[in-house]
Amino acid sequence: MASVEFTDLPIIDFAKAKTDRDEQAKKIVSVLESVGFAFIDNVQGIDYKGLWDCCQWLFAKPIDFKRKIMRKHWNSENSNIYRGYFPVVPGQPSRQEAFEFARDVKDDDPTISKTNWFYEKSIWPEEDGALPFKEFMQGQYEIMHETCMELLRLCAIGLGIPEESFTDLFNPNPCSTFRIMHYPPWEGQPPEYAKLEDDKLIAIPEHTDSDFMTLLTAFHYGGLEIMQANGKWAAVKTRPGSLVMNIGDTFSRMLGGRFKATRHRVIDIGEDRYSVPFFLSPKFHGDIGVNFLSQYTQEGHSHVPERFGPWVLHTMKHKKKYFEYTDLPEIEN
Ligand SMILES: O=C(O)CCC(=O)C(=O)O
Ligand SMILES: [Fe+2]
Repeated sequence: MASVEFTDLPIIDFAKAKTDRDEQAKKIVSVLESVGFAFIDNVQGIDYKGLWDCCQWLFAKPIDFKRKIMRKHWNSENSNIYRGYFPVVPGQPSRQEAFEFARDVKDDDPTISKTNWFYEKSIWPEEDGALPFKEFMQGQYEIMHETCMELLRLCAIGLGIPEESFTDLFNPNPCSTFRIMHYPPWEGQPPEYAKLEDDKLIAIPEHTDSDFMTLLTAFHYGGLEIMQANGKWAAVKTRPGSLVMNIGDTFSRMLGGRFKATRHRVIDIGEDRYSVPFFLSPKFHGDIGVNFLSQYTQEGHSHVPERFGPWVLHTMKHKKKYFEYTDLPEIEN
């Protein structure tokens, strides 16, 4: 069996960013131009133990409990098509169950069409008093969101453009998703489609994220692998108490590929694995058009405005063809 290479990700330190913003700003730009992945240390307010407890609580519940919050794709009695729970799906190489929610928008927000399911109200599991699941997770969402805003301010400083150049894209109604995940190990004789090189098994096939920026809590688990510039996979070393940050296609494309949306995958670790990604996504009408920087630098090709919502929907349904999203309805405005 070939041995896998391990990689230490570069570290962006929020404690240092308070005193030496320029240094961390330069670092984040150089990281995103090369590896595309970093650890984020010393983020105030992230409660890793609380996130862990939420994973344990929800995923230990029986399937009948989870059915009540399943997306309509899997439970036709429910009306939620985008938010909620999805089960492990037999026949798929992606082996995970997950629960997803978002920040709810105001019912009477005139800028949001009632048929725009990106903004559907989140559905929540019934609580049993063991922990304040909804309240806690909503609080952590806001901390993840604010952490991303700070990272984007550092990116802007490092790129030499006004500090808030990116943050307006997420104000006031981001389409971000907060997800908690459980990867049960493959059992018995795994199917051929789950097999990788060196006797490894897939938990999530290789992909780039479609969003703007991802903040992952991976606890003490290995299993995450990233594609290096030399075309080889490297296993990301674990760093409990730190977030793993990477960027998605949306951000990379806006900057003409200058920032890298790095391919990654998750390997079955032979035991239950839990992780908690926060997928930062712009507001539906946010302008994510290419040549974004030319608005500030007056260099290169001119900026071509494009709305996030229609672009990402097309990408998910027709380009990446995520099986769980293929039946999502088109959105008219
Ligand atoms: O669980 C992980 O380590 C990574 C998950 C991931 O890449 C994703 O959900 O897009
Ligand atoms: Fe990913």
